[in-house]
Formats: sequence, C-alpha cells, structure tokens
Amino acid sequence: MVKVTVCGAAGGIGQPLSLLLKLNQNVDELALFDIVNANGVAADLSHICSPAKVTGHQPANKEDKLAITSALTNSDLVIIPAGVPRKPGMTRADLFNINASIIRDLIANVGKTCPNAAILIISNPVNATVPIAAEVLKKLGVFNPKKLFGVTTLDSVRAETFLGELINEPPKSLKGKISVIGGHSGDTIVPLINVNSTISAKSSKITPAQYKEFVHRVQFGGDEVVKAKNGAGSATLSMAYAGYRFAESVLDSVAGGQTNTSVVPETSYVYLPGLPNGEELSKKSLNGATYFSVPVILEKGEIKSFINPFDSLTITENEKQLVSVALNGLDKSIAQGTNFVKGSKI
Ligand SMILES: NC(=O)C1=CN([C@@H]2O[C@H](COP(=O)(O)OP(=O)(O)OC[C@H]3O[C@@H](n4cnc5c(N)ncnc54)[C@H](O)[C@@H]3O)[C@@H](O)[C@H]2O)C=CC1
Ligand SMILES: O=C([O-])CC(=O)C(=O)O
Repeated sequence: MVKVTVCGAAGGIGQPLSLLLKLNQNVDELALFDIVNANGVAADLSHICSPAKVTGHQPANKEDKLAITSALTNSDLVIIPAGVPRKPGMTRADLFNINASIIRDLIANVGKTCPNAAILIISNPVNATVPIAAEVLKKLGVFNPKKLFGVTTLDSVRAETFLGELINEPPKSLKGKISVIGGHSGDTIVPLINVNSTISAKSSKITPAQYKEFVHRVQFGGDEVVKAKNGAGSATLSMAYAGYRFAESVLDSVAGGQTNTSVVPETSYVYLPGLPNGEELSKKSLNGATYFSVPVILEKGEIKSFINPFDSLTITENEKQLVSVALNGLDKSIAQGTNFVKGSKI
C-alpha cells in the first residue's frame, strides 16, 4: 500500500503533477492537499480509471488542522509544490518571505504526522527551503537526511534538452551523461558534461561561445519561462514532468526494494553530512557546504549512496570554477534557511 501526498496540489505545478501521479501504477492512494480547490481537483482526477484512490483535503478555515492531518496520515511520499511563484523582475530569493513559513509549517505537520515519509521539496527558493525543512525535522527529532530531497530535476531536464539541441542528439540518450549539480538558482546551478561518455566527441565540437551560452541557458532557464509567461507565473508543466520524473524514481525504488543498478540516478539537493561519505565530499571538495545537489542512488525510498562528481576524472577545470562560484551563493541561502527556523517555534 503506497500513499503519496501532494501539498499545493491545486496549483500550476500541483495539478499536472497530480495527474501524472494518478497514472502511476505503484500508487495506491493519492492525497491532494491545498488551501483552495483541493476537493475539486481530487474529484476531477478521481474519474480517471487508474488504480490510485484520490482524496481531497482542504481546510475549512485557518484553524482547521484535520485536512492536513488526514492528507499526511500514513503517507510514504510527500511532494511539496506549495507557495508562490516568481513574477518578472523577481529572483527566487524574493520568494523567501512568503514561502519560508509555508514550508516550515507544512514540514512541521509532516514531521508530526508521517515522520518516515520521503519528502520532495519543489517550492522555491529550493536552496533555502530544503535547509528549512531539515531544521524543522531536526527540532522535532525526526530528521532522516536520506529521505529529504530538494527537487532539482528540472535543471537536468533542461540540460538534456538544450545540449541535445546543440549536438543534435535525442535528449533521452543524454540522461546520465550530463549531470547538473550544485543548487537550484542562477549560478548555483552547475551542468557537468561527462567527457568520457559517448557524447564527448560531439560535445567537444561545441565552440567555447556555444558552451558558455549552454551553461547560461541551464542556469537561467527559469527566467526564460517567467519572462514568456509575463506575470502569469513560472514553469509549471515542465516542472510537473521533472517533479514526476524524480517522484517516479523514488516510487520505483520503493516498489523494487533493492537498488536497480541499471537505473540512471537522478540528481537531488541533499544534506551531505547525513549521507554515507557526504561529510568527506563536503569538506574535501565543497568548502564545507552542507547542502549540494548530487546524483543519488535510491533504495527502498531513501538514499543509499551518491555519485561523487569529484571522484570521477571527468570534471573539468572550467566546471570546478563554476562549482566555486556556486558555493558562494549556496552559503548565503543555506544560512538564511537555517537561521529562519532557529528563531521559529515549531
Ligand atoms: N524546484 C523547481 O525546479 C521549481 C520550483 N517552482 C516553485 O514551485 C512553487 C509553486 O509554483 P506554482 O505551482 O507555479 O504556483 P501556484 O501559485 O500556481 O500554486 C501554488 C499552490 O500552493 C498552494 N498553497 C499556498 N499556500 C499553501 C499552504 N500553506 N498549504 C498548501 N498549499 C498552499 C496555493 O493555493 C496554490 O494552489 C513556487 O514556489 C515556484 O517557485 C517552480 C518551478 C520549478
Ligand atoms: O524560475 C522559477 O522561478 C521557477 C523555477 O525554479 C524554474 O523554472 O527553474
């Protein structure tokens, strides 16, 4: 019996993401929580003839705690795209003031109601909302770093698409041959092209100007969508696809039990000191950064190990430079998220 809960299920990401989850044959119950329209979205999806039973959970008023509790009870996987998106001219960091408390309060409920669930954080700024979630769970004494995931899959999806266009390869064949590490905002996003892979011959033919443009597009792909939507929000459909791709890998690892070594690991923004060999990576190669996105190998819904990008000989000097720039930006966001919870009552 696998239960998945989506918090923010009636939003631009929440709705298409819930649709994709409804189609997943491994999901037995899909609980949709939102402060508006959760029941409507649940009624709509419940007519689809796939196995998952869909339930809607919408608080009657601000004091109503029953809706969130019923949505989370016995949940195995909680996915959170709740909160406000960007408008043109805003950075992801500008969302902190509103989204920080939304994440803090939702995670407090997760920690109290389903502390063993895997948690996927989509809400921005991911670089800070994941540290917020970790600190809340630590305060509650239920933090499991192997089960807290910042969703950065959209950066990988974009990198595969944009590199595929550039070297004329089907993006699908690039999965796993290009990894995007670091964080999820501007120059904290670092695409790595695996020069030992079969794409190397083609990607080495990219001119320096094309490479620069490719890196910039991966780092600022979110801005492209915000600009094009012109005030109507940020990426929703590509994010629903990316969020689903990550959720599916977690669900597959729950259903499959053992690690499937043929699966290409997805990348996620995680708390390194809580993972096997994570502290070593942090100290040796990341100036002590505690949160960083790395490809994660999953087993039974949690992180079994990760791929250390610096262990492979493929990381170039130029990519190392990008990492050092990323670390500066990450530091500030991590401190902001951590300090926010220190002053909060959970
Ligand atoms: N990690 C990533 O790669 C990406 C993250 N995002 C982020 O995802 C978030 C959501 O984006 P959209 O779906 O476009 O926004 P949206 O405004 O369309 O939907 C957000 C939903 O959250 C709900 N909500 C607000 N407060 C809530 C609470 N306390 N509990 C439950 N639900 C609550 C709203 O009612 C709304 O339905 C934003 O912060 C956005 O920046 C967006 C794209 C990519
Ligand atoms: O750009 C935004 O605000 C939304 C986002 O995180 C993305 O599209 O990568």
